[in-house]
Amino acid sequence: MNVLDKILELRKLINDANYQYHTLDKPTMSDFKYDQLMHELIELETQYPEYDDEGSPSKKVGGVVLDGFNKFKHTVPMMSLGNVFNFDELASFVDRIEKVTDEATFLTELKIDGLAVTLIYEQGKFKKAATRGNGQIGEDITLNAKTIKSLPLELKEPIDIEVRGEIYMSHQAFKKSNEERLEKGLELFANPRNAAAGTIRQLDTKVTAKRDLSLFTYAIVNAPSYVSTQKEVLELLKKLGFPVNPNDKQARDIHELKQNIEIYDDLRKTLPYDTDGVVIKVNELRLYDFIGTTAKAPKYATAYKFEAEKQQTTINDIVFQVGRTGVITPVAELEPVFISGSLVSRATLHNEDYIKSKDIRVGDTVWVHKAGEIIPEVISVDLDKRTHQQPFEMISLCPVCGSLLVRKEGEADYYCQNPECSGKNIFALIHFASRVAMDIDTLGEKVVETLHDQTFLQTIPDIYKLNQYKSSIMELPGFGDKKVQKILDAIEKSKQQPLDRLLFGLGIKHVGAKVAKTLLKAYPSIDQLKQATYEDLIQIPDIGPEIAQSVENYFSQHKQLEMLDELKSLGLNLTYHQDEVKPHEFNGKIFVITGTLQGYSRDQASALIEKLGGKVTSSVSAKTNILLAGSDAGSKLKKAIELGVYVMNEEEFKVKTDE
Ligand SMILES: NC(=O)c1ccc[n+]([C@@H]2O[C@H](COP(=O)([O-])OP(=O)(O)OC[C@H]3O[C@@H](n4cnc5c(N)ncnc54)[C@H](O)[C@@H]3O)[C@@H](O)[C@H]2O)c1
Ligand SMILES: [Zn+2]
Repeated sequence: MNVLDKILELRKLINDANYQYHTLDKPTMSDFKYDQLMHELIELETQYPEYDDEGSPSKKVGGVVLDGFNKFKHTVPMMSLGNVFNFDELASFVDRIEKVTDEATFLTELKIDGLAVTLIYEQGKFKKAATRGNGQIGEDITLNAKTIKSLPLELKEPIDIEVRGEIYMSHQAFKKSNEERLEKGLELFANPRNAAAGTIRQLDTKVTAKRDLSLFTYAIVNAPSYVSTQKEVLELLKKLGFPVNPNDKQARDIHELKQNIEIYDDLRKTLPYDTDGVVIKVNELRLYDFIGTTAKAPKYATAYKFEAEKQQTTINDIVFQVGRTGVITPVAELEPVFISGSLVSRATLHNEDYIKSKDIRVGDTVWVHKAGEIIPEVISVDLDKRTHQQPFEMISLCPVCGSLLVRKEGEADYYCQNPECSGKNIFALIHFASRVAMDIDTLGEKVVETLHDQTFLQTIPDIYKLNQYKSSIMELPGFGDKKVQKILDAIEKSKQQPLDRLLFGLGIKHVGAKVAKTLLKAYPSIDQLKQATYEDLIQIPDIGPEIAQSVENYFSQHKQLEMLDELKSLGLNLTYHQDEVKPHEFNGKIFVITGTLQGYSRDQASALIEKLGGKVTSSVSAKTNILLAGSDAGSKLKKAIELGVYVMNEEEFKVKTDE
């Protein structure tokens, strides 16, 4: 590729990433990767000035203005910051300043990972807030900003002032909003920064208010003349009643800067909010005009970006997961290691090309980090520690269903194309965990989906191995400590469910809740049932040829027998205790029926309920136990919900009356 093509390609990659990050609040690459691309671009543009271009993303602030918000023209442009990634680059920054002046000292502040805001006050009263946008024009977010509790609506002094700061979301608020999104089936925010950006640019102010954003301020536009340093800027902000991060430090030279950065790198791991670096600013404001700015960023300040924490460990095994689209993802099983505060025991290897390009092998010692600070990823192999590990070989058959894998033209991924493959199919897992089967109520559809997508959950036995990945799961957005513990407790409890529920949960064709019981009355353990032949089964009253055939088929498959053995060794109950026949759960319950049922007339449904010992009444009251609701249910449903009466749908009714 020639240089111009390379430059054009980098510009396109960066522009696309900007759009995903700034406009959609949904980044598609890590910040680290983005910064690398940007550095590469700037390097090439400096080396080949003939290809330099005013429109290059290296010359512009990355944001845009969303429709739905009023545009706000900044009085003084809101700029970006240059960045450095190591002490050498930091030393060059300091050198450049010392070339123009020998009077500069520095102030360091934590770089809060949120989004920039400008705040305008008149006579000490809050008037307007706006985002940075493209630096010249931002979005007017005044109403949403008012919902931020730490934003002062009235200052301690009645002055006219414009200040700048960062709106961010604390870890706690982030977990809470993602938990809510998970429950509502909404896509999760990737990280607190994107959650903050998505929240402040919400058209519905009520939603913004609920999500609990926070603020730190760090600059005054055209500071009054009696303020002469950045340190004094922060002090004035505090005095006026603005929230200011307390961790600023002074530094006289590169040595003190390094010391400060090392302190921050430890400190940041203990903070209840995300930081992505340290901002280093010349402390003396009078030097700013003199040192100057570029088109995009001031030259008197820069950001030292923290490296994502990485650790060494070994790869015990490489396993393969089937995604919902059939995509095959290789995953490294790791010797557990602590990274950024949690124990990591598996990490994605993406695909065959990724593994081969880094020559990753089972048994290797590798470096692991958390991409985007969330998802563990193997970054490189420590070749000095390699002994005689065998080169990696991609599998050719689906690890779940055994069908031939296909690599599509021009793609790095392999796919299982078997439409019946249970690896793709999370319905089997959802059914197994559902109320009518094993009743693991905290393992609902959305949770199963997320755990499957994150490769923790593939087969039924995986449910009972989730506790091994507890700390990794707790790191997932939306999975707080308490929530994960609840899920694991419910899973543990389900091991004691009666065997008929488990048999029904396996999803064997034609084996509903009632058939499961009938089968187990004749063969009261899995060990006995799996020995039964077609001829044996067909002898059981109520078991027809279709059921008998399906059951025999199921238990003749090696894979299923292995799975059942695994469930046994994981401690599940595989014996049926028939004497525990309890009265039907409808016994003594007061029902109301509403809406249109598909499979029953009202009379049929009432008769069934009464046969099982329940009673049917006509209006919903506090005494009602269960509302059986068909489609188009109206006021009775509303009342039942208000009174907290249990609402049963037709599907559950069918299963329960089938028992
Ligand atoms: N992952 C992606 O796809 C992707 C895409 C675009 C941008 N990005 C990220 O955004 C960065 C570029 O965005 P940028 O131009 O806003 O630069 P930046 O976020 O690196 O730095 C500038 C910003 O820092 C913030 N800041 C926080 N604390 C501060 C403090 N104490 N003092 C001063 N400023 C402070 C301000 O909001 C300021 O606008 C990239 O380096 C990358 O990390 C990522
Ligand atoms: Zn398959």
